[in-house]
Amino acid sequence: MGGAERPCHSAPDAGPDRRVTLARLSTGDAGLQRVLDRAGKVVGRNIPLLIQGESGVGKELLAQACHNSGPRAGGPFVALNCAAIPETLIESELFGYVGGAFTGARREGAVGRIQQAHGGTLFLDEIGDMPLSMQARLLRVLQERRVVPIGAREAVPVDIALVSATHRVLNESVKGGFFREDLYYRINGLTVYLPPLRERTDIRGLVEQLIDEECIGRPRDSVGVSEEVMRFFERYSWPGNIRQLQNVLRVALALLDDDEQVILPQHLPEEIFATEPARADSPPALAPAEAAPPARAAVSAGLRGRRLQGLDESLILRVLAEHGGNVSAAARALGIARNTLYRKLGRDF
Ligand SMILES: Nc1ncnc2c1ncn2[C@@H]1O[C@H](COP(=O)(O)OP(=O)(O)OP(=O)(O)O)[C@@H](O)[C@H]1O
Repeated sequence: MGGAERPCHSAPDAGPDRRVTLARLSTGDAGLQRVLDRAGKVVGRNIPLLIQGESGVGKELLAQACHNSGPRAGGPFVALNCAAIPETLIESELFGYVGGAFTGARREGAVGRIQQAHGGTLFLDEIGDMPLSMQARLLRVLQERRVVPIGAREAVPVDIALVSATHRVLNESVKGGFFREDLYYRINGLTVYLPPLRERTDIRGLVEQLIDEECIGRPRDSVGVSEEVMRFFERYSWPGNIRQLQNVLRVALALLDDDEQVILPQHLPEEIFATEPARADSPPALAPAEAAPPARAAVSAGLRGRRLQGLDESLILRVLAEHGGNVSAAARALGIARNTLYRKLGRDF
């Protein structure tokens, strides 16, 4: 933001500990609330959590919130993005190594992420991208609760809670031979699906929260967004989800003049105005969980018979997750043939 005196939206003072918790993630969307409630019930119970959802919906933040909301909050939260590190490094990153274990290894060795997470939570992001050879070793660690660093003779006991995330339909990866079935069952004690931003009904609360966060440490007064901007936000499809909204708000706040306190359309990037009228045609947001199981609610809201191209990836992923990855059940809920869904999965996922 511009000057140090830039006023910011008044935030509920969370005190010095601004760590994200399940309660703090709640901004009024029924679908999200259902996810938070379900996740909250398994925290601290040694049940592995698998988080599905598009990129930027807040999967890592949810993993952190689970950690901070449970009995391990005082322990470490260690994240590893399985898609971001080269296959050759995953092994040493995860398991660590003893000094001189391989050419180029550090003399003093290195503690792997699994051991670093001892007493806390290990978050494996994009677990669907983990190489098969690593999957076998990870499975052994999860079964035996012990890790053997590369080059070590002794196994080291580890006590970790496991949270994983992926944008892939993992049981399809299992069928395709890319993901081990036994590991799949190990990691998905409970699967939750984080809705994409375009399906959320709480964008106002989220905008407020994001502005508050951007303004931490700055003098606060009242920065908000105009009604017009809010309408654009509500219509836009947000392909980059919350990460994109966060960036848009960050830039808009930076563009405000010192005496401006309202984000206006002129502070937004062009793409926000390119609202496809398609939004009204796109699959409807799922009904609140308490009304009916979301998949069925979606079908009754008019999905049955819709052309497959009209079904977006997020809805398919959600319905699949809600049916435990069972393609037949998901196809029934979506009102399409099982083979059609298989074809769609094969082509797009
Ligand atoms: N409820 C929220 N309130 C404030 N910020 C949020 C919220 N949810 C997500 N964010 C922010 O949005 C960004 C994306 O979140 P996060 O990294 O958790 O998403 P992700 O689904 O794990 O993304 P990817 O799949 O690309 O790894 C982060 O900067 C995060 O801080």
